[in-house]
Amino acid sequence: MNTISWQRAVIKIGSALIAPDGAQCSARYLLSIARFITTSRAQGKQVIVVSSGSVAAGRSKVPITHTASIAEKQAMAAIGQMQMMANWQRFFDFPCAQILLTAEDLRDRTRYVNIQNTLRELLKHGALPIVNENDTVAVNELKVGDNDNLAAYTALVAQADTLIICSDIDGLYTADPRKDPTATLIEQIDQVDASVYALAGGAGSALGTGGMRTKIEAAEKCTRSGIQTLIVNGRRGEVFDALAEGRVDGSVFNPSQNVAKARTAWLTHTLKTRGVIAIDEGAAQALVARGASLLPSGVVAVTGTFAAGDAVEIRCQQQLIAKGLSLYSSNDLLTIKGFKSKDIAGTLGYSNGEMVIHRDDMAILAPAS
Ligand SMILES: Nc1ncnc2c1ncn2[C@@H]1O[C@H](COP(=O)(O)OP(=O)(O)O)[C@@H](O)[C@H]1O
Ligand SMILES: N[C@@H](CCC(=O)OP(=O)(O)O)C(=O)O
Repeated sequence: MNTISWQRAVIKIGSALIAPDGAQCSARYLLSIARFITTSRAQGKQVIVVSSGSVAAGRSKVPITHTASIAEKQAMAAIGQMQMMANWQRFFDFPCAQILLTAEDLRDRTRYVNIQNTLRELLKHGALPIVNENDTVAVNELKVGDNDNLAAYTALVAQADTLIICSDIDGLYTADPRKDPTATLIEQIDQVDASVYALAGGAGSALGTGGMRTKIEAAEKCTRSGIQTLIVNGRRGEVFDALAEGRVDGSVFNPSQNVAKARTAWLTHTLKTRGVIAIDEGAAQALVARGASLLPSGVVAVTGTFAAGDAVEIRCQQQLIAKGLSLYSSNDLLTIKGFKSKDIAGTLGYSNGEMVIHRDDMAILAPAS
């Protein structure tokens, strides 16, 4: 069995575990998962859930005999989402927090920043974020489309180090075991390439969306960014007892590099910067020597036009100090530069946080002196 360690995980739970009979929410499989979540939090780890099941849970409340139309599915989702959230909440004495997203929300920089800030705040306050696609507003073109990929995007926004996909099967097999009884479990995957995709078949039940293919897509997105990805069988309670001790009874997709390195490489090499934030010597010192976030009090000038969430250079007397993602637009930064953090909300009428650039969203490029 493979072993892992982790600090912040996104746990994705498929419809077949939430509403196993395709009728309503059930505690049958969630008890072990909920216990694992509670144990992990007690160990000081952070957990975000991506939960499917709104359509499956609402299905019986929109009784039809024909194939459901989009509007009928959306009605099922609207009813089922409430039941699914209530079902989760009864396992915990800390608050569950509902986050409904569409692909559009993840593409839009400002909304992306807001999602990230909300997740940070929820984790800070000990709540359990529970994410699902906003099925009632999203038509196909605006959808991520399946919760495996949604969970991968959530892991990226949340800067998780681990994605755990809980399915109705033990992991990735050499072929769909429902069709090929000779298929064997693959415990470790070091690289997601065409040969791995070739193993994947479609969904195993009428409840699932995407089957193994979307799980491999999720693993590819995550491992590229340093996030290890697991596929485990959410129907087997002992899987979670093992996981609580760091042992994986399932498949592990190993990351190509660690999270911090992948993020630094992405910030440094991939992102196109839209402007420059000039900072004073004190702020430069705080960033480079103390690993601090950039506060508005250290900002002396702003050039270029950028939106909240865009990448910018951070310079001190022309020297390039760092690259990072600004939490404020260039316009708003021009207003709050030099201000104390506590005055941001009063001045702008809103706040994206007390810092201009969060430490986690910054790659330092100047050598420490
Ligand atoms: N190579 C494979 N290894 C394991 N399962 C596979 C493979 N190819 C296809 N599958 C199917 O994928 C199913 C899991 O995906 P899905 O039905 O979408 O469930 P979920 O609701 O967990 O997302 C399995 O039950 C299995 O039938
Ligand atoms: N957003 C949908 C789930 C879509 C989905 O990907 O389902 P699944 O394959 O069971 O994880 C719902 O809540 O019904």
